Amino acid sequence: MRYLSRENRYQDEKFHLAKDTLMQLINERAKLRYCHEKTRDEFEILYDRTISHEDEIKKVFDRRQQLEHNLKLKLRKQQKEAFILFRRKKTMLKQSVSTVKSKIINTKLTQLALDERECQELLQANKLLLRGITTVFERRIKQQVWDCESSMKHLVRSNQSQEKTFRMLIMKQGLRKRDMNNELSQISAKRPFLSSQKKILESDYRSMLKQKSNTEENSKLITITRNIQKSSANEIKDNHIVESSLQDVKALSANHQHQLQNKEFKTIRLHNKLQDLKGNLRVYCRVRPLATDEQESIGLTISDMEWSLKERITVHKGAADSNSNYAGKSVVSEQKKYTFHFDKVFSPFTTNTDIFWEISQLIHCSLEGTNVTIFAYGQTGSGKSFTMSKVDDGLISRSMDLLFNKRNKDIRIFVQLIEIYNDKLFNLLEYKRNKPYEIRHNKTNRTTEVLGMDEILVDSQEQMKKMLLKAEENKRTFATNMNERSSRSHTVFRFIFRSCKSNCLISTLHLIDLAGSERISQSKVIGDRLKETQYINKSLSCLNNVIHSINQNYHHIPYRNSKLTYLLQYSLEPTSKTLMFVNVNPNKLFFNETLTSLRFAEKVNGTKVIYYDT
Ligand SMILES: Nc1ncnc2c1ncn2[C@@H]1O[C@H](COP(=O)(O)OP(=O)(O)OP(=O)(O)O)[C@@H](O)[C@H]1O
Repeated sequence: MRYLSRENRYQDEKFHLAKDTLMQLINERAKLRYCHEKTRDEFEILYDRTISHEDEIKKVFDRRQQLEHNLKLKLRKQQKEAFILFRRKKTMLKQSVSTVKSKIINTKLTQLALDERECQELLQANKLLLRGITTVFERRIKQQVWDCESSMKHLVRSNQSQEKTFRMLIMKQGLRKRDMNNELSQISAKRPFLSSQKKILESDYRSMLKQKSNTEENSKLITITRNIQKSSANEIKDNHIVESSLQDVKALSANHQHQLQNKEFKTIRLHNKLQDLKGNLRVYCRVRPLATDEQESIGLTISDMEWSLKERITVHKGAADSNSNYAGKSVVSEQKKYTFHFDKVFSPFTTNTDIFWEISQLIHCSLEGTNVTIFAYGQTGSGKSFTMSKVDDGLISRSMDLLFNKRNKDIRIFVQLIEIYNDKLFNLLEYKRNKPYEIRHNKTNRTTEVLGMDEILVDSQEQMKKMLLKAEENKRTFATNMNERSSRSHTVFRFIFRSCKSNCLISTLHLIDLAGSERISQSKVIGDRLKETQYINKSLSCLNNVIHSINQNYHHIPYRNSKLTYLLQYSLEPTSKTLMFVNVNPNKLFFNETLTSLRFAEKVNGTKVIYYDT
């Protein structure tokens, strides 16, 4: 029983436990159902909301489409309007362009008409100027011709008797030659006839030979032909005589030519004597023409000096007078005039050929054993390189041609092309420029040597031209305010003439293109260019001092102060000949520089060279 009651209790407990869990489960189920219902409500609300949103989206989409459509319509309308506007503006522009064009054409036409009138006036003025210049030139030429004639008269008189005999001889020879020519022409006219006859007779002779045995007459004919043959042989002999006499005439004319050449040499010697009388240091002045972009010229007057071998140049700052410029008339001006005297003054119309004609005798002298130096001095841009180094007709290239054409075959020509840059010597024929050279003088022989620099033997003009071009390439030039291609160094073309047999020195010819002097304030150079300019100005002032010291008969001449003067030391001696070109720029802007150059040049012109054993 006990066991049953225990079992019942146990079953009760179990029942109660199950009942509790069941209750819990029912509660949970109720909770879940509540949750389910709640979520279902929420879902329905959400669903309704989504549907309403979708409707809204649809509406918005429809509105957007509507808007897009409207915008497209608007755009098309605006495009149409813009196109119409564009077309209207285009036609308007076209109209305005054509009116502007016609306006421009009209103004240009009026400008052209004005220009034409100006040109005509200029032409007229130029014609007048030209006429004035030609008359003055004609007068000068006439004067020069008259001078030449009077100086030549003496020569002519002394040669007249000789000329007469020569003329007589030439006349006789001419007559003889004419007679002989006549004879020769007659004989040569007869010659074909005779030779044809000879041929005929020969053929006859051959045919007669066949008949010889038959007829006596044939033998007679043969003798006749023989006689004819003999006479033709005699005529041929005569021909030979005429030819030999013609050769005599030729020899005689060659002799006359030789005599003429001797006379030419005599004239050259006389010219040299005349030049010697003028002094061994001569100064020529050359005025370059005004460039097209340069506006105002200084006043210039060039004239001969009566009773003197010198010529005169007068300059003043006033504007150029179109009627009197270069023409030898005085320029009416309030401003001060400066007059300088030189051995020769070349006007802007002078060409390099005219100038070379004047100096060619000096080049001859150098070939005959005199040391000659020709240099160009002047302000930057005044035409020194144009005068000296112009490739086709500069004095250097012309001199080279003359040296090669006129040199004696016993003379060998050596060349050194030296550049003096910042007071140092360089070889223009060497590409590397890092090696400056030194100068050595031989006091006994009074010769100058550039130590270590090769003397190059030249034996053709082509070789020389190539060297010149190379030097031109290696030369230091830069564009400055004053000159597009300004030389920044002095260039010395040194020709050394030696004898072929003994190799001993005959003479030296220096052709020098000096660098131009310039005012630093005007050229406004800086840096390296400034340094170069300072060196250039210093060496030119050294040259100035040397000339001044010679002029004043000072015992000490400061040759050593610059490489340029040291190199030229023996070129300023009495046994040498020196020619200086002072180049002048007629631009009014550089009037003061022009005056300085002319003053220096006149000082040189007055220099009497006295020999000192330094
Ligand atoms: N006689 C002349 N006829 C025509 N043009 C000339 C004459 N002389 C010089 N010129 C011109 O003037 C300019 C300057 O000349 P050039 O270079 O010879 O001067 P420069 O004195 O050697 O100057 P720098 O000392 O600066 O080297 C060049 O354009 C040259 O062609």
